[in-house]
Amino acid sequence: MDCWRETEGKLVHDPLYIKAAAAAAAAAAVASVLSEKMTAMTKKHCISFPGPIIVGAGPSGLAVAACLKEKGIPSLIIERFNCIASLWQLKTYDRLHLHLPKQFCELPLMPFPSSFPTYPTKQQFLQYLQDYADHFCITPVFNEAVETAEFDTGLGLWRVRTTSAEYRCPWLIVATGENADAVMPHINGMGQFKGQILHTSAYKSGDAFSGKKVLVVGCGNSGMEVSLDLYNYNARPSVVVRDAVHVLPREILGSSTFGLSMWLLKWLPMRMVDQLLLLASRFMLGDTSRLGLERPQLGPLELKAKSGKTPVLDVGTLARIRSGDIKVCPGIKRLTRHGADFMDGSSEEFDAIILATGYKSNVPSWLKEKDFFSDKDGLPRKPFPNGWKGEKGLYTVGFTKKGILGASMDARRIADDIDKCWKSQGQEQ
Ligand SMILES: Cc1cc2nc3c(=O)[nH]c(=O)nc-3n(C[C@H](O)[C@H](O)[C@H](O)COP(=O)(O)OP(=O)(O)OC[C@H]3O[C@@H](n4cnc5c(N)ncnc54)[C@H](O)[C@@H]3O)c2cc1C
Ligand SMILES: NC(=O)C1=CN([C@@H]2O[C@H](COP(=O)(O)OP(=O)(O)OC[C@H]3O[C@@H](n4cnc5c(N)ncnc54)[C@H](OP(=O)(O)O)[C@@H]3O)[C@@H](O)[C@H]2O)C=CC1
Ligand SMILES: O=C(O)C(=O)Cc1c[nH]c2ccccc12
Repeated sequence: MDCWRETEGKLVHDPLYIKAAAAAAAAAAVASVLSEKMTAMTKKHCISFPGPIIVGAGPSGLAVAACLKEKGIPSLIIERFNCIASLWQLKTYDRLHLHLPKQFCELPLMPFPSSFPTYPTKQQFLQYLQDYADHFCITPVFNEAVETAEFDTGLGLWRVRTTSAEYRCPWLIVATGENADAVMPHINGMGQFKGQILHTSAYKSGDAFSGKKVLVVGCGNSGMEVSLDLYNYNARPSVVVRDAVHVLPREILGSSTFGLSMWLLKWLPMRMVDQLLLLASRFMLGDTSRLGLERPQLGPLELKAKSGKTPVLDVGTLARIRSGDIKVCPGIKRLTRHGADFMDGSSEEFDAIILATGYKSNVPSWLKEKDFFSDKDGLPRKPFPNGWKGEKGLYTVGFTKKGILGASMDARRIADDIDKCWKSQGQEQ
């Protein structure tokens, strides 16, 4: 890339030129990638990119691209679907809101509009992400899934193969998320059940289930909220609770439970904050074990930190469980033609089953570098805050088990780190 070499030369002589020159080079590089991509549509061929390649155009990928852009470093996002934030656009239900207050879900360098409510709707969050991408002129390559990525020691570059091309770049940033693929459990008798079975990632609203008996498998935030949605659409929902779960009020004394926890953690140890959360929950929600929702041994924040299991922030489901409008069922022994047999020996008929069984990372299926990510869960082996940087220019954003807030922290760190290398390379020439 001649235009690129020319820019690098200028960096050495005129540091003030860095941002403008790099931005121009970025535009040229992206234009070149796009034109080369047109050819790649007919024949898979090699495309060199001088900056980092980011896999995934979710909030994490956008955040890191913006932080790099601010430093004048061009990056290229490759996204398997045809839109940004595919998880939010394509795989979430209609009534979804952020369940943490907006200040904890902001991406770096651009706050939410002040007109947004504390808990923005899915549509508002998506609008913010689109405005964010527009503001930083982020234009991902869409409809290309990364199939393999490996470091070529001979070239000293990453080789990223997608469904239609091979890219080469000095840095690779994994931003495919903790929720890349739906977890579809195997349940005995699944093939026999005659009704519809769908995962929450394909559920939009309870409209289609009005009047029907629906079994929701799983009691994380998705299962609990989908159960409430079904009830609101006049369906008759039951939720499977096979293990212990923490349900917390979304707000305590007018403050968000999450915000309050973050504030208390500045002064008190995590276990003490957990005790306070449990005390407040007991006062506000009562003894959840009487409703079939036993609490885990570890407190909610400690459990989240150790296992990644997010506490349920109650948005009204518990009241419906208490009133008997949403039924709690034990673990499933097997599915039958028209319903389910449960672990306690009871049986019940259902018209449909919704699997609220969560998500998993897909990194082990495409990243050939095996040291950094665990094959078991597809998450970085090193826990937060050390999981963002691997070897040979490999980075990860959004695998902190800390939602969008964690992704924003990663994004800033990665951009700072690449910037050091970028500047030193520019000065070497
Ligand atoms: C229903 C739901 C609600 C949530 N609510 C909140 C909340 O309120 N607050 C919060 O902080 N967190 C929340 N989370 C956590 C969630 O992880 C973040 O909101 C956020 O979406 C994470 O962003 P990400 O970019 O890391 O991952 P994602 O949003 O999953 O984006 C990853 C992108 O990578 C793409 N991709 C995956 N594999 C490939 C591949 N091989 N090649 C190319 N592209 C690929 C995907 O298509 C996707 O667009 C929620 C999660 C869910 C499921
Ligand atoms: N409004 C918001 O902001 C929302 C945020 N989210 C977030 O999205 C992420 C994913 O949430 P979610 O989709 O709820 O997934 P989770 O992984 O949080 O929960 C999955 C649930 O499914 C259960 N489960 C898994 N397999 C089985 C099985 N074979 N039989 C019975 N139960 C099973 C798990 O039980 P067990 O614990 O026993 O394994 C668990 O209760 C979370 O981080 C969550 O906080 C989700 C919805 C709304
Ligand atoms: O919604 C999610 O899944 C999140 O990861 C956000 C989040 C991070 N830490 C938490 C602790 C309690 C509740 C939600 C979260």
